[in-house]
Amino acid sequence: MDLPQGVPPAQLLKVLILGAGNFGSCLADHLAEVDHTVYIWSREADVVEGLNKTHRNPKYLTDHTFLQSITAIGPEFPDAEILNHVDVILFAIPTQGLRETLVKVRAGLNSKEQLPLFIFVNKGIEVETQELPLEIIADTCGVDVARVATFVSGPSFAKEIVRRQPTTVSVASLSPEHAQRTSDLFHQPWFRCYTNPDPVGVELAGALKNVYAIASGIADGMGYENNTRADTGLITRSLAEMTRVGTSYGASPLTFLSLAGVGDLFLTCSSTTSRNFTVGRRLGQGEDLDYIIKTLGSVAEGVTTSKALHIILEKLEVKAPIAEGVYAVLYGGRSAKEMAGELMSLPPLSEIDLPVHISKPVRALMKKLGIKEGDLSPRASVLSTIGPD
Ligand SMILES: NC(=O)C1=CN([C@@H]2O[C@H](COP(=O)(O)OP(=O)(O)OC[C@H]3O[C@@H](n4cnc5c(N)ncnc54)[C@H](O)[C@@H]3O)[C@@H](O)[C@H]2O)C=CC1
Ligand SMILES: O=C(CO)COP(=O)(O)O
Repeated sequence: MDLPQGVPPAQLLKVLILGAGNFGSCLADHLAEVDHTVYIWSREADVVEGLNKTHRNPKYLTDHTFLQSITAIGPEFPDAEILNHVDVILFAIPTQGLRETLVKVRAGLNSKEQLPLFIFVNKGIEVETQELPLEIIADTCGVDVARVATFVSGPSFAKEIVRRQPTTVSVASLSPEHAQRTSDLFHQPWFRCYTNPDPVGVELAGALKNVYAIASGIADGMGYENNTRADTGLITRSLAEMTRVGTSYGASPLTFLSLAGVGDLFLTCSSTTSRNFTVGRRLGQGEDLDYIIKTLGSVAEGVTTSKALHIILEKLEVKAPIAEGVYAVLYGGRSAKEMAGELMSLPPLSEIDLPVHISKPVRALMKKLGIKEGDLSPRASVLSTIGPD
């Protein structure tokens, strides 16, 4: 197969990637291909050694030979010299480790100078606080940093990007200028970027689709076929649930029809390449969760996000029976068969059921981040003026 050629960027940048798992390593190769200077940090000494000496990652994307220009650093956390040397810091570690990493980055950065561009590719919600990455960034680095942070999300398996399979993603930020800078950094003939002004929606979509991929995997593992799972019933109702949660956060419903929304939902709910789908599939086949996690070898964010989402749903008073079914199987001792029986026994419901108000916790979040209602989407703004508080 002829691989598409890289297009030289207008500006060559120095990029530090934090996390050398599947996605961090893949993006290192993607950026090094067009001559950006790429440093990648791993807390795993064997990964650092492998990338530097043999240009192979011994734990993730093990079949791929990485570009020799990539410099791996670690296992010690990058020092102030490197943190202040780079133009971009790309966070490619699971969401549960994001807060501690941001604290270390902030401590090492020289606050008097212009901060590097912060880019996030993780797809999850912090369990302890039920916060989205945007809020974690505001907590650890301040609202000004959160307002210019950018989030790359969408249907994008690392395994396929390194083989330059055509891929398309959403790039979201409250700052259009920073979204554009991030898009300029990544955009290539095999990796198209679309900017999006709704980071809350994009983050929620990316996090929630992982929970629904577990549901879809469970259905597949139980032997259910097409009507039930992929392309049809379960995925469509998952999209309705995601949109319901998202709009009660003030996100645009259109974001759930974007690459980060339905695009990633379809991808992750219909492929055994997905770790979240695989977790569900193995649960549906009767395996034990602890054993699945121990043997997966890589993160499945939906497992932890399910916990956070369970608490969020209660706080928002939003109904999401599929997500609650996944939570019950993961943490409530419910079998996959019981979950399926309960979902199919629900009374008939209206199909279009978006909420007509922004919930109180979301108003508090928007206030904290300095987001005005009209910033998010026209619909959210209109609804907030007519909906009950
Ligand atoms: N693999 C993929 O195709 C894609 C992954 N993502 C997202 O990117 C994020 C990272 O995923 P992967 O790279 O696939 O995961 P992975 O499991 O392959 O690698 C995770 C990396 O993060 C490191 N890590 C874990 N906890 C850490 C902590 N507390 N502090 C520092 N480092 C830590 C691990 O040592 C490892 O290097 C996840 O949120 C995932 O949902 C997004 C799009 C595609
Ligand atoms: O988010 C992904 C692709 O877009 C990767 O999905 P998994 O984390 O389920 O493997």
